[in-house]
Amino acid sequence: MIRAQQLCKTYRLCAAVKDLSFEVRTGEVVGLIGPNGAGKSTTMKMITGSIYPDSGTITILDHDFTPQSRDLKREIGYLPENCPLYQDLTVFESLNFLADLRGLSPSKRRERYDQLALQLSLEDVWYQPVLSLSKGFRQRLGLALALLPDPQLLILDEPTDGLDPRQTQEVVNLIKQLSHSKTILISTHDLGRLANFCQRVIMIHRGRKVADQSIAELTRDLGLKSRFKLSFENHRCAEKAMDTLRNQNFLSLVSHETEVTGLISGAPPELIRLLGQLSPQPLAMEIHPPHLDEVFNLLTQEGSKP
Ligand SMILES: Nc1ncnc2c1ncn2[C@@H]1O[C@H](COP(=O)(O)OP(=O)(O)OP(=O)(O)O)[C@@H](O)[C@H]1O
Repeated sequence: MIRAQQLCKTYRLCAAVKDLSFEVRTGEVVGLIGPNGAGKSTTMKMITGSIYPDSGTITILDHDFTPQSRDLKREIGYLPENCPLYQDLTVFESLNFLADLRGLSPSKRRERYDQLALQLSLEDVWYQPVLSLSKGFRQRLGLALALLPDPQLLILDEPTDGLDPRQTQEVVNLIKQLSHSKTILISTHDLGRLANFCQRVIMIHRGRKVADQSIAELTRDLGLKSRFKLSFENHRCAEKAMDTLRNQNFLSLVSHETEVTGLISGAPPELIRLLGQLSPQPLAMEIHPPHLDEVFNLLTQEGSKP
């Protein structure tokens, strides 16, 4: 769906993206993460044709993506960082302006306006000027503009940046909903909420790729630990589970009354498989996977793998 090969981009003396290759397959939701200045926005601008790479190639929907690829651009919905909007236009006028630019027919725009107003809950602010909208609604409008031509691909640059926790959750829910029908590449600093729901994360640091895996694979490869707590019917069952678990790769095993707590390398699916072998089975189990912050810190510290 998107294939970037050996992309390089230098601004004057600043090499923002260096030899970056990655793929986003049809139907995937992929997170692009990295510290400030890592090159995320530059990468997204190249993928959307806002700027062009100095070298390297981009393939979108199996076609070479070049400055002439007008039809391909229609398949890319782009929400840029700090989405620029015309402050004096209303929500309706903003969408209409873009519909004019995109050459959408009157019947197509009516259909899309109805769908977008509903999907993004924009009905109540439809005739309000942008300058009167909250940050959350501006972000919704930005998403509506990206979605207007009903593209196959969505490129979202820090879609929750600057939003309060409630607005953030609303935008995350919207993106989850969109992920059923779109292929999505999201750049984010929101490691807990947004990156964690991506099927895969591509981590870049100083313009280079340092990881491209699912969170589960990353945590396993880095040897990070998941914490778990099991609750049993009685103390005897908890002790029996302790005897079984001692023979496995669990660490820091502790039993207290009806509970057993411990640590294991790797991610929840592996842990659930191992715990599924317990007899008697626990009444309840809590699993806390390693936090993505730990992965991020490990991969972006000095001397980490290139
Ligand atoms: N137009 C520009 N002119 C010069 N340098 C630029 C320009 N745009 C970006 N840069 C530099 O390129 C590097 C990568 O920037 P980019 O915005 O792509 O990073 P980012 O990962 O998106 O950062 P952030 O998380 O802070 O948004 C940074 O060092 C930045 O200062």
